[in-house]
Amino acid sequence: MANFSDFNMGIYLTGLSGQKPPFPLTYAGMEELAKSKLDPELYDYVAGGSGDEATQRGNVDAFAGWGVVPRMLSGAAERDLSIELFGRTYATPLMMAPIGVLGVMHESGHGDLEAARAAAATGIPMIGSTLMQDPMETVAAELGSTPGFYQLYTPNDREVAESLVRRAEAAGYAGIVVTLDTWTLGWRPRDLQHATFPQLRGYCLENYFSDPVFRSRLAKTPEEDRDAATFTWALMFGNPGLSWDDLQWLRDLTDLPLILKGICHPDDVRRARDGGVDGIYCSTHGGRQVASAPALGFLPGVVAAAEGMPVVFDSGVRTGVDVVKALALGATAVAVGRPYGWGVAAGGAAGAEHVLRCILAEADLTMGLNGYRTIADITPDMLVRLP
Ligand SMILES: Cc1cc2nc3c(=O)[nH]c(=O)nc-3n(C[C@H](O)[C@H](O)[C@H](O)COP(=O)(O)O)c2cc1C
Ligand SMILES: O=C(O)C(=O)c1ccccc1
Repeated sequence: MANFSDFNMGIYLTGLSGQKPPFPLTYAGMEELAKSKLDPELYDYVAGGSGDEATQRGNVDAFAGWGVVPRMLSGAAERDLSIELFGRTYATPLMMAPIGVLGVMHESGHGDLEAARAAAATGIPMIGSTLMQDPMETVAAELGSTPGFYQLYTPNDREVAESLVRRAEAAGYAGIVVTLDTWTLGWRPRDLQHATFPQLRGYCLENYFSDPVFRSRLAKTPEEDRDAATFTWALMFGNPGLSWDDLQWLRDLTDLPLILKGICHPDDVRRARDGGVDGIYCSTHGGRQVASAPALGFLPGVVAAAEGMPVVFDSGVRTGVDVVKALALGATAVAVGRPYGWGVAAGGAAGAEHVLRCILAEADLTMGLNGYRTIADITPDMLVRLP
């Protein structure tokens, strides 16, 4: 089996004939390229976070608090990065976190399709947001043989929620990720300063506009009156009343694996487990919702309470080394958000694929050079706490 770090050898080899890599190699470089292509308000929407953005910075900085302890002569020249998740084998532990504005981040207006093509090309599963600029069925058709997940924002109209889940099942998604931390919008100074919010202008609402139950709630179709349809969406999106009492209803919605996103407290993990969910998704939403604390700090407690149930982690993952550290702290799979989002903005499917391959190559090399051959070898004692 080829190591994922063959990617960097490929760059040196094509460099012999004068060819440079098509995209920047660093997170900062990709963000800068994406910024040069995006409308400034959209750039700020993606780049920004809630409050003073301390949670967002903390998510990233937390990784610097850990170091990887190298082991020598351990036979890690060939690595196996594969994981088991919800009964399937994935070649790597990397995932693409849901981004509800991907559609308009690419110049084509079909950024969700671009991301899905990157998933198809890499085998890295994409968690498609409820907020898509193309209907989930069209996105699923671009995923190739890579399983996709559908992220549900639970509308306060239960029949619409049920319809979205039925469609995700019919479209072949491999699991439902219910995001709990965004029942209303966080305090986002950048967006407030611009007085813009993409979805309130009707962007990325195609999963609703194409939904028969949502459409049945409208006096005029979205094609006839987009503003009225957007207004109906705005009234339906938030679900402040959703509580643990609704978990049984959520569980009964589907036989697919059910994963709860935004869980950080061990007691919430236990409630979720008692309610029959299949996975926990530990995340601080990339620092876009509450002013909280670095997500990485919550991960060990979440993993302990999960008692072997899979834990997906995101928030602040920027490099392959970060992926390895999150795995060492107990994550089963690790997702990136903004990194591949910038890839979509900078270069569509090719840009996202580039970002994902860079992260994978670095994760693979980190494992190899530090002497860890498989994901099972990545345990907490491979890390050292730094002052
Ligand atoms: C622009 C943007 C839009 C997002 N939209 C969604 C969404 O629709 N649903 C969701 O569950 N999370 C959403 N998230 C949060 C991500 O899924 C993920 O938790 C976060 O981006 C991880 O942090 P990172 O960007 O530091 O990698 C969004 C994040 C960004 C940056
Ligand atoms: O911007 C986000 O992070 C997000 O998840 C969201 C939430 C509500 C509406 C649109 C996007």
